[in-house]
Amino acid sequence: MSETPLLELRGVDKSFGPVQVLRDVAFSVYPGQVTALVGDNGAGKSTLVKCISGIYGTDAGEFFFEGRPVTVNGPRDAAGLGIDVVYQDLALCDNLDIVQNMFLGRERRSGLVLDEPAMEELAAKTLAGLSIRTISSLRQHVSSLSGGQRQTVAIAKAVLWNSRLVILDEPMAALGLAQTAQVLELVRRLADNGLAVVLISHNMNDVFAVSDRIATLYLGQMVAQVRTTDVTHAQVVELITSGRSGSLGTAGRNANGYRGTGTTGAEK
Ligand SMILES: Nc1ncnc2c1ncn2[C@@H]1O[C@H](COP(=O)(O)OP(=O)(O)OP(=O)(O)O)[C@@H](O)[C@H]1O
Repeated sequence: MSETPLLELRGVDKSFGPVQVLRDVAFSVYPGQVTALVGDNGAGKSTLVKCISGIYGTDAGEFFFEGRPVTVNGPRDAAGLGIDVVYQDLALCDNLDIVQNMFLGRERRSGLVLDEPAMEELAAKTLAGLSIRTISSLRQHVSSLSGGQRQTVAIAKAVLWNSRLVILDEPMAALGLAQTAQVLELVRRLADNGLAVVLISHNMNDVFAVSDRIATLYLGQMVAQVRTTDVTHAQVVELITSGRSGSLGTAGRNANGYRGTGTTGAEK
């Protein structure tokens, strides 16, 4: 496992008018690892993701990409770094097929016409590279896909465009058991292929099934960043609901920068 974060945030503050939503937040994500971002409703997860993806500017804080300071002043900067967010509502076009969706806005051309064979081949390669076997025809309209298949297409699209950090906002919400298992497997494979993955989820079973690290936001503060193997369900639930866990070892707590000092948690 890599020890240098792909992306590291330090001291991030974000307010909306008088309401401070993020306070001195430190957050690190690593290539080849799934980092679960957890927290109660309103803890600040979506706001943090929007700061990372350049949708919101931050009031304070530093960003480092592969250890180098970077500025993210808008979605274009984030995309340039290879940061991609797959939102719950997916932004897929129902009336287009899978290939058209995967290449939307970035179509390949051969002269004046679209290079359909090349796009189809690349889309097929991407799906095969992720061992995706749940999609039978790449020319299927997205409207005919199940929820899990739609997630799969949205995630494969991020991979096709060489994303290095993929942030998944509740990808398993509204999925049945079998589809959840498939999407979880895909999330794991993304990391195994070397990508840094951030997974927002309220489901502790999913978090523990797939993540390498867990980062917990509580009322806008990053209260812990720990290795998944170092904590129990109960401890994470306690962190989510009260911002602390009495039973979490002092080493973990100190290392996890309760004050958001930029230390990145129990990273040994
Ligand atoms: N544009 C905005 N203007 C004002 N307040 C906002 C805005 N966006 C979010 N907030 C507030 O910031 C806090 C954090 O919201 P955020 O959506 O980031 O939480 P979350 O952890 O993603 O929650 P959930 O799990 O419910 O999606 C909430 O109190 C919310 O009301």
